[in-house]
Amino acid sequence: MVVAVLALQGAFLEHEQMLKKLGAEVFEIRQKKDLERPFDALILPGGESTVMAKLMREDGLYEPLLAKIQAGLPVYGTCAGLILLAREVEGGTPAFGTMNIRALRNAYGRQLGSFFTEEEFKGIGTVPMTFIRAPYIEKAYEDVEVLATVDGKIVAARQGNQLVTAFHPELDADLRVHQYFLEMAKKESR
Ligand SMILES: NC(=O)CC[C@H](N)C(=O)O
Repeated sequence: MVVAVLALQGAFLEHEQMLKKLGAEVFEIRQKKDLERPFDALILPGGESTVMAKLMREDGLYEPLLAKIQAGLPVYGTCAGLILLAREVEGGTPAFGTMNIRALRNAYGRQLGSFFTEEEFKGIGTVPMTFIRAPYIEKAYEDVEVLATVDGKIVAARQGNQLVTAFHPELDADLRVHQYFLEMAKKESR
């Protein structure tokens, strides 16, 4: 399994380390020519969604990545990555817009910008959840399966081959969410 990690900005290294621990082959997408290498799955990391969207457009990555996601490439977006995939973004502009969710940016306000909790993740069990100026999913529309909620807010969801979490499993030691993604990608890849 070859996993590409968008490495323009943000917490991409931590994802790479997790994926390698799980035995995946990993490489970084920084410029257009990196897309020449074939890959089975894509990670959109946490960071600043507005900056990532701008850099993707400037570097000619936006269109080809959108086409791949639309064609069914398994993709996992954490935090800013969730915002990049959302069809509607409150407090921001949709980027790929491929997932039928409404994301609320910086949803927890300034006071509670960052926090840690543990909650149930469907099919996995209780997982650690680190939130950093995180969004949550205000609305899940058609074909979206809710995988986790914290205090009634949706923080993880899946639609076909697209997985999103508002929290950062790459910042905790627990590998199970990444494992979940790799298994999902395995099933989706032909
Ligand atoms: N840790 C994160 O990825 C924060 C997301 C950031 N607040 C955004 O709007 O893009």
